[in-house]
Amino acid sequence: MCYVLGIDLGTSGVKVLAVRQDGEVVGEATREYPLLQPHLGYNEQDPEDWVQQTYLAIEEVIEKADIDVAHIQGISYSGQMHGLVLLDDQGNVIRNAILWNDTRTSQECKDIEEKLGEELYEITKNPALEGFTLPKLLWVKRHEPDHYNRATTFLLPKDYLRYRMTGKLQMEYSDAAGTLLLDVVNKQWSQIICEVLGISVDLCPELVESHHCVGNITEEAAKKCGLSSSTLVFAGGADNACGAIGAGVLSSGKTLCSIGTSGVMLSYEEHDKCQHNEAVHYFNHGKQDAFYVMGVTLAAGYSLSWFKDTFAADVTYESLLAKINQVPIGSDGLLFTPYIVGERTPHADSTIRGSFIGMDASHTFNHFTRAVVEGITFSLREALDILRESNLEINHIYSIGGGAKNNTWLQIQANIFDATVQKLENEHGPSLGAAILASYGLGWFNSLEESVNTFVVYGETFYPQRIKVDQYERFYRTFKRIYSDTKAVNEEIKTIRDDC
Ligand SMILES: Nc1ncnc2c1ncn2[C@@H]1O[C@H](COP(=O)(O)OP(=O)(O)O)[C@@H](O)[C@H]1O
Ligand SMILES: O=C(CO)[C@@H](O)[C@H](O)COP(=O)(O)O
Repeated sequence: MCYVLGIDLGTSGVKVLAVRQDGEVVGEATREYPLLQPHLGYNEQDPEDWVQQTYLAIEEVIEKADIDVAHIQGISYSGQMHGLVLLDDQGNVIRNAILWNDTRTSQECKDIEEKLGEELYEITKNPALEGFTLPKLLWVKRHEPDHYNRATTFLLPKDYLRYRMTGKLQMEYSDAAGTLLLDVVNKQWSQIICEVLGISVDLCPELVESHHCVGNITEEAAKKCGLSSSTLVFAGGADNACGAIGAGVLSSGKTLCSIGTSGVMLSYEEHDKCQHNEAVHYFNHGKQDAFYVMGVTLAAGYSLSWFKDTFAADVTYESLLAKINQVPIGSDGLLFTPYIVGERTPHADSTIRGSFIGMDASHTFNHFTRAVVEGITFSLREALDILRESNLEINHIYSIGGGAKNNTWLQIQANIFDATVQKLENEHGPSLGAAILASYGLGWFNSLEESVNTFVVYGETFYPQRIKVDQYERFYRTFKRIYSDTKAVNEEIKTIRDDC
């Protein structure tokens, strides 16, 4: 039997999945790496950590699954989007990667909007947001000119990992779409954006399709991770594109909810008409010439991991969430907004911060835990509402990511989204999408859809419960007011914090 590996370079860690040609998952391994937060609003990672932890995870999978490496025919990648990796002319990393959840670039976003006006949206189909790559590039140009002047190429996180394993400098469309430098519909780097903002187009790497074979693993990388240099390498996709592939979201109307570090509500789009609300993103899919619309909650799983690490570091997620069923819907009036690192959808705002509102002397630790879970889900419902407003009838949602591991939370999703929520038999997230891309690229299947039919097994479905849906609807209406009601207060707090 032959195998493929799917590698997901997430924010909290890397996951490597080994899948047999008949779709059986034969092994998986995860390795974590730190998030570096040197200043308020800064989020960075050391690309060397990604590479070393991936090598260790690959070794572990090979050992655990007891696979003959000669039978691993292909590998592919999925990765956290938007992160800026700058390389010099020797291919060395110039500075730590600046990640998708870093919000230092508000000024650069204003500059981009001012200089490009409506043209920005016409070309990229997206507004300038702090998380995207172009503002990061401009921030380095302004604040670290020595670093900028040494740069000859920029890459995104998983493209850097692939470069280290193949020696090839490339980027694929689904991730390039999140740079704000891509002409999304025409699938080419935008000369106009580069010219207007004074960026050399030579910094932008060659573009390829997600299922494109970029070559083999180098002898050096093969030695380090234990793979064979005859294994073929396929480009891969952005984590959300791969999450969608791994859940079979490959046709119109299919919708995905992913709760990883960030949270995403995403719907497939066949065409390139792009008539959506500007509050959601519009990106190229990992399926050739397809697209998706997506809203993002910046701190979804991250709100829960922050809460756990801060107040209950020694319990597991399972035991933390086991008790939320003891608390009624709406956490007895305790509401949480997950804006702990700012927000993207529907409020693109790097200054807003989270809140617990409605605290009462009767509330216990379990009320706070449930409020966090409900607040994250309410925030994703706001993105869902925008997708529904653009005439998408959404009544079935595939749920993936760390947040889909818990059945109580999946039922809460069904009630807050007022839709059936489908989990996958085994929650592998975007790494399964990456494995599917490799299997299709290798020619094992004639289409991504054929590969999905063999690789993806759906699990339990959670149905909306009418009375609870109605109760949640009332809390949700109040939740939606908290952003505007706390905006000015948070601006004041930021000013005071900056002055202190
Ligand atoms: N057993 C669990 N039940 C519910 N949520 C979980 C569980 N395990 C992890 N999570 C949540 O999932 C998040 C991590 O999801 P993951 O998809 O692995 O993230 P990423 O791809 O961003 O690294 C954590 O921040 C946590 O909030
Ligand atoms: O910024 C976005 C999408 O625009 C995030 O979704 C990142 O792609 C990070 O993903 P996770 O680590 O949360 O999976």
